[in-house]
Amino acid sequence: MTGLPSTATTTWVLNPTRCHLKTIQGKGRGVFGTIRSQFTLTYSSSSFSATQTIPARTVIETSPVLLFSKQEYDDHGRHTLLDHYTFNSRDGRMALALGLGSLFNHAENPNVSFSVDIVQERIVYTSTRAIQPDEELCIFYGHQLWFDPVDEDDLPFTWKKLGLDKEEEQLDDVELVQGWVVDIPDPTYIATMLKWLKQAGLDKDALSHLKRIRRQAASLHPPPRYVPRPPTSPTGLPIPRYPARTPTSLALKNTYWPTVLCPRRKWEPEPWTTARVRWASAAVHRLKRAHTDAAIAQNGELPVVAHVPIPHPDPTQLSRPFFAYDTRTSANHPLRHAALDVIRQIADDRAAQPPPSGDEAVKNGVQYLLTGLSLFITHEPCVMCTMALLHSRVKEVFYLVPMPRTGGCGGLTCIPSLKGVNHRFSIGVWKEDPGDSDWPDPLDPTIDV
Ligand SMILES: C[S@@+](CC[C@H](N)C(=O)[O-])C[C@H]1O[C@@H](n2cnc3c(N)ncnc32)[C@H](O)[C@@H]1O
Repeated sequence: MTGLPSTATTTWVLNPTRCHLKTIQGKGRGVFGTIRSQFTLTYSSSSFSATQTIPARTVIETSPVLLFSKQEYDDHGRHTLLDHYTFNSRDGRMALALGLGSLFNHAENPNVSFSVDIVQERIVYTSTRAIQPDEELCIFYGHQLWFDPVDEDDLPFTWKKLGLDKEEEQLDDVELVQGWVVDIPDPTYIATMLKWLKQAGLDKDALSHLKRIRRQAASLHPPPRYVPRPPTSPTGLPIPRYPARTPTSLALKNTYWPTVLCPRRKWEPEPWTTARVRWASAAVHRLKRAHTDAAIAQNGELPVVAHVPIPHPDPTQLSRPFFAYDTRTSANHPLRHAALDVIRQIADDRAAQPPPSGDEAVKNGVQYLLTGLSLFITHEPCVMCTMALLHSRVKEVFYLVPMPRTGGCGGLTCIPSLKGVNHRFSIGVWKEDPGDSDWPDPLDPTIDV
């Protein structure tokens, strides 16, 4: 295997206006309007110019299109993901935009208009007003949307940024781990080698962002006659720890080992629909009611309540909703925190169900306690509970009252954003309505909740 090339230059320009792509919570990828001057990336440095405003009536993008006949589209395309990406043309054909054209999201008040030019087989996108740097560029899809958009600003909670947004766009930022590689001089050994890796359990998820094979440049002087040679012994090699989030980062990572481009992180929140917002709001309503009951009963307990509702949109993952209260006083046990109590209840319930069967179940992690579930809790869980939630593979945690001095979900620290943790979950902080009389009281800030 070869080492790093000493010099190399790659230029990445998405389109002449130098728009770029970003992942937006709730929408997937979207196009953003930063105009950058063309930047040159070398393995040792990269340079960017200041961002600029895009003036009104600027042609932002011209995307070539693939045209599908109506018949072709009705019979095939309509039944696939393409249905979310195609434009109607006046003659009844469907146009699939290549380039950035398929990635503009929808807005009621768009800052970009488009026109489908069937003769030239292209779509031209033009700014309708001046667009500020880093503003999202959106078009209007029409009045009959097939999705149910909820703007991030309209969500009843705020996502905590996990602080993992470093895009590794400089060589020094690329995180590496030690991998093992073998040279396979004779390609007929490749299939056997891959099979063996699987059988030996070495084809791990942690490596799923890396291609298994890196081809060597062909030798200028092939051996005069074919001599089959077995693979060499493994040697250590630094390889990227994470997938590439941007094309720039991909170019850098590929110099270590062929890596995949994966703009969306697995643990990032999925798009939210109004139905899901209703489901979460109902869970918070139940949580607040349970908290009011707990506060009235008191009995010397901390009025902290945790609630795991039947999940949305897949209700089959849990037999019933769960509630747990802080019981450290009555149980005379310092670890009886509400979050730990609810984890234990669900563990008991899941243990009583028939065990998952087959490799698939194990692979998907269904044996973990809170896999696929969402926790709603009145106060931000402490570091210990957050760690337990992480080990339980919880999907997301929403809390009402932050605990800045003891919380593990962004207060004192943010456990799911630490390097090296083997699971991450999303964290939402519920927005307080000033007139809300059911809102839980703050607690002594030094208490571990
Ligand atoms: C043409 S694609 C746009 C690019 C897409 N975001 C992606 O990552 O591939 C259309 C899809 O984007 C999402 N989308 C577009 N506009 C949205 C909005 N305002 N709110 C939520 N989702 C949106 C919907 O899932 C829709 O099916």
